[in-house]
Amino acid sequence: MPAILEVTNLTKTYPNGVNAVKGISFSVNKGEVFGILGPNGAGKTTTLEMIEGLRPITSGTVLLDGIKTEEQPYLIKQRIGIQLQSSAFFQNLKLTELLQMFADLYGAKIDTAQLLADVGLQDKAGFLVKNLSGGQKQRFSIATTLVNKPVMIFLDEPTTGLDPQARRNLWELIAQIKNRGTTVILTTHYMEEASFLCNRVAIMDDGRIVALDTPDQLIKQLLAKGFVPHTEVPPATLEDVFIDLTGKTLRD
Ligand SMILES: Nc1ncnc2c1ncn2[C@@H]1O[C@H](COP(=O)(O)OP(=O)(O)OP(=O)(O)O)[C@@H](O)[C@H]1O
Repeated sequence: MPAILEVTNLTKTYPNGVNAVKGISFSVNKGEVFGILGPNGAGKTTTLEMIEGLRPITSGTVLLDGIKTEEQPYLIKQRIGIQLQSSAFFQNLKLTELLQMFADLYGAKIDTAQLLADVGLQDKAGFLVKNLSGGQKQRFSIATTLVNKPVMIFLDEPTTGLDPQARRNLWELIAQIKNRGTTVILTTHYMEEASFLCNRVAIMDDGRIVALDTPDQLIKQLLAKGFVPHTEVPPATLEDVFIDLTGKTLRD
């Protein structure tokens, strides 16, 4: 698959001297879900924001869909979708009004009803964002990333704070977006989420990429090093118990 994003020797030094990103290189293939994993402070958000053209690059290059982010930040923003936190939305506009506002910003024509249906919010068109549940807010913010029919969307910790039902529901939504041909780059602290969704993951630590491969290959490499699990892996997890007892139905 051809690369849609090529990041080369990317670095970021903040004005306070923090070297948040220390010369990373990777590429993302068209149509894949690519995950960036890493502990708090590893540099994931800084990396995403430089790729998105929201944060100045200290050095290195980002080539997205053939465009250099630094040279044409406005053109880049027309081609990508960036998930905002729901607190960033005007609280007194209805979902349809907010989607229309985003579409107007891009000069895009949208079918708001279809877009809301795509993220399972067809019944909430007249709602205000503040009256949505956590899972609904996340689904709505993903809908806003799609108004300009982007080639690639960026999701920064899309399921943080959601209950297991809402998290799994969001996984299905992200998988559907991928199946429609949109490339997805996401960050997450949930390894199960990365295993389920990501074709490949980059693991960042202290501003560097320490591993990059498919989840299966990374696990194989660990086992080849003689890894011995600390405890026996149970055939079911507490999350499986939770889902078994409370069902898969969304509560929001
Ligand atoms: N605006 C800023 N000014 C100075 N330092 C910053 C700024 N933003 C982030 N940093 C620092 O850069 C480093 C990387 O932060 P970043 O938010 O990119 O990490 P992250 O991997 O996304 O972390 P998390 O998982 O907690 O979201 C951290 O040491 C952070 O304190």
